[in-house]
Amino acid sequence: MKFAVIVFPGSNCDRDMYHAVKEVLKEEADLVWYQSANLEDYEAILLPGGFSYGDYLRSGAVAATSEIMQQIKAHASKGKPVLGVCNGFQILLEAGLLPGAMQRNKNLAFMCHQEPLVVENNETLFTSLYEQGEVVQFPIAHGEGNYFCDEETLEKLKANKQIVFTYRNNPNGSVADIAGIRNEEGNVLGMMPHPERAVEALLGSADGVKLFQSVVKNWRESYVANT
Ligand SMILES: NC(=O)CC[C@H](N)C(=O)O
Repeated sequence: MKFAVIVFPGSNCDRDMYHAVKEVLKEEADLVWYQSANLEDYEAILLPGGFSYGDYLRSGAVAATSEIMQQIKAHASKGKPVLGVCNGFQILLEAGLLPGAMQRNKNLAFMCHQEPLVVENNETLFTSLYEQGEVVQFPIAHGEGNYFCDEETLEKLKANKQIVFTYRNNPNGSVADIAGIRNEEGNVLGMMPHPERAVEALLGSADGVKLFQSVVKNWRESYVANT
């Protein structure tokens, strides 16, 4: 399976994402500079964390206007997997690929620590190897992780089971403790916690491996089914 890790000016978790896929999962991965990309040959697109364009205006707001987003939207419209982590999630929100928006953390401080999360939906291509309700430990590292959406959107997210991860001890004020959501079609996931930084016990948690393995499992099953 071939993953594209998109690199924007200011991305800083691209190498963690690359390491998780290439060195831990032993799958194909490329670091793809945002200006020089043809994404057609990739099965999955990963938008890493960081401070794209220095978080000017709002985190992810400028990167969301990049030309490459047209290719990412086309990739998503074909039902292919797109994972946005932290700044990547903010870019997906700003680009309209996921509903809602990010506000400053309620304590107005940058937070960087391990956080317990609850797997709210294990029926997605990103979470099929987790148990429903499983508690996992992923690190968070953000200043604008306070997810917001209006009441109508929240009801839709709940009804469609689009809430994939919640915080067990909400650190930033996110509505309904939301830590990660998927799109209605189920192939785009955005989350603030960093699964790519939880792929080796030495780093404090290996709970993130199953997320990437779930993506590969889904691809293998659908690829084999379609050949
Ligand atoms: N680790 C990250 O991706 C940080 C995202 C963004 N720069 C924020 O501080 O909220």
